[in-house]
Amino acid sequence: MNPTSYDNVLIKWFPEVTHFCRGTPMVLIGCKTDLRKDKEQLRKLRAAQLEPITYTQGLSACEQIRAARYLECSAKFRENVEDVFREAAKVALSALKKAQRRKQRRVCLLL
Ligand SMILES: Nc1nc2c(ncn2[C@@H]2O[C@H](COP(=O)(O)OP(=O)(O)OP(=O)(O)O)[C@@H](O)[C@H]2O)c(=O)[nH]1
Repeated sequence: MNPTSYDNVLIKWFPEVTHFCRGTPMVLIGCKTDLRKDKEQLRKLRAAQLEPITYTQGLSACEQIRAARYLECSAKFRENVEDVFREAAKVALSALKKAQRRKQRRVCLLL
């Protein structure tokens, strides 16, 4: 929910992940959703003329980096954490199956 962490997705993490993990599907997670309602956090952000990152902004970053999913969670309140892992596993398994199918097709072509 933090604007600096959000900016880092595009500036820092996306280039790093695409460089070192080329072709690996990505899942973007908006963490600490509880902070959207945290008075102290809101006060600090507003003092810097900032606001917590919205779901729409998260989705927009997801589209920009072509991530497979955008999900949000709060580890502090255990909200959606299981969904995050479940969806990440689904995305990984689906990519694996796709790669295996491609490999099988290649074998057939060589024959
Ligand atoms: N309020 C809140 N705090 C959390 C949550 N999950 C982790 N934290 C706290 O966040 C801190 C860890 O932050 P970091 O992982 O270092 O960094 P970050 O906030 O993810 O920031 P970036 O590295 O810029 O992405 C610890 O103090 C955790 O206790 C959460 O769901 N809600």
